[in-house]
Amino acid sequence: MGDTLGPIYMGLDLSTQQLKAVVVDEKLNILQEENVQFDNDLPEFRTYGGVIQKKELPNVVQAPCLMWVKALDMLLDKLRVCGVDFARVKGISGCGQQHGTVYWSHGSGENLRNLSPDKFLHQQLANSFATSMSPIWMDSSTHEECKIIEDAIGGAEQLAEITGSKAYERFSGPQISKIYRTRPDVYKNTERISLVSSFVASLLIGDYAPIDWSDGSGMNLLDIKTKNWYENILDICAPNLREKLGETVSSYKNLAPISNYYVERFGFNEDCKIIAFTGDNPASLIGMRLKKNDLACSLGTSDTLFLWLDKPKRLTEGHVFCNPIDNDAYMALLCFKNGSLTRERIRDSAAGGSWQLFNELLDSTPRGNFGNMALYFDAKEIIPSLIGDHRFNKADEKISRYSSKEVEVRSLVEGQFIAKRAHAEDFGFVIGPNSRIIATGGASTNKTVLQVLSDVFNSPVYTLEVTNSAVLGAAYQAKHALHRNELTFEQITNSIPEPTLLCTPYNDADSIYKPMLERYRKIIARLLEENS
Ligand SMILES: O=C(CO)[C@@H](O)[C@H](O)CF
Repeated sequence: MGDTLGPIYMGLDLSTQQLKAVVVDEKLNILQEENVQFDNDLPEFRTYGGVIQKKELPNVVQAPCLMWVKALDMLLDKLRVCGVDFARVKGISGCGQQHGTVYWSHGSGENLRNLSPDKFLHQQLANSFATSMSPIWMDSSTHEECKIIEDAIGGAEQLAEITGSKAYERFSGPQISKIYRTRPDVYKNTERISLVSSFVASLLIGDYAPIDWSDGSGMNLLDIKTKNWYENILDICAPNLREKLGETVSSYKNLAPISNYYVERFGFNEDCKIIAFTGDNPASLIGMRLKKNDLACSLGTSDTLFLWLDKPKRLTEGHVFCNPIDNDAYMALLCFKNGSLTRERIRDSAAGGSWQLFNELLDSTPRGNFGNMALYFDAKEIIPSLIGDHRFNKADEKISRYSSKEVEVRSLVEGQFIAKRAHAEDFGFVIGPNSRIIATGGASTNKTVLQVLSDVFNSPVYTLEVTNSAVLGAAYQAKHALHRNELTFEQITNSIPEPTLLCTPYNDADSIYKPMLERYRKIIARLLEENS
């Protein structure tokens, strides 16, 4: 697509497995995309799926924050090699995996403000972290901290009313509280705490960047109505926490010009503006330009469902976040930890690692899978809080294995989507004649899998031109933030193609899957009882 050589915008996404960049022109057409895959491109950090998890502590999941710094060094060099003219970049925004926290050590602010352009970032920031390992969203080791917070604030419902969620183990507040309680020296040596999103923004502005309202909603610390930290909860988690977090900003706040480090080292224009970074799921909402009757289904390392809310609502499970493009609106989100890595495990065990064979096996079994249904939780799932493989036959008797690979594959895919529909309906998503499911994320390129999604939800499934709506949303946010005074978000993004209809449900879908939804609810209740 012809480039008009006008201003360009950049989006960054620091996700679980990689750091991605996209460059778009004035009309938001994609000009370049690049990424750094942590496992393959930075093997010295010895991550698997971008994380470090030890067998003896399966609930503790972390990532080396210096790996993320080095990934930015590498990504900018890759973009320079593929010909991006950094001098044309008018604005950069970005996003990151939600809930993860970075602990900057004392003096790092000064270090950030004085970066030397003739050295790599990672060389200059190697000693800038009070702990080299950042807890991330896959961690589930803060059960005790969650209980302390909920008990102290008046219960799960009260916490959800204030912060948009009951206490969740992966959320930043419980994680910070765990650091304070179990590693007081680290907390004492911490000058600033960033989210993954504001951490990347800090690297780009050459100072500590504020946390935005949308990603900040995933911390159990922010009052989502006042958009301010909730002092009582800060005090419950750790002392002097407000000063370590800094103040919060709107998700489209123009933070500052890019640090001189990038002007000197990469040739960025000194007027290039850095816009607040946000969470990957809020950025996906931007990238998908979600409409009122849409349900977004992001099929990535985590699978998430999210939708636009005009006002907050109380949820027993799931989350309400501040909206990233409308300060008066909100978004609802459900997160399922066992997403692509679990699909890949069953692909490897049942289809020899081949997606083509996986799809053939899936296609060779009928909707409803002869009554078989299963749940596969490699890591402790968020909703429901269970771990392990749970296979059931048509009589709802638990069995250890299925007789055929075809049944195993379909039971994985149907089970993942039946769980999603059950919990989506529990949080108030109403499937109606105008419902659309907009699929994004790596698995949204697999039409065979999306057909099952369409059947289980009895709704049409649409996909976007590109699978990574988060990094695109970040690029859209960069332009939106700089032009919102003269143009609405819709006007700014109206040149982008509408989502494409990919799958529609079979006529018998609801008659097959509604009974399976009821079975799912009964099975979950039984499993939770057995595991309580
Ligand atoms: O925990 C999550 C959302 O609440 C995940 O979707 C992470 O953001 C994935 F990076």
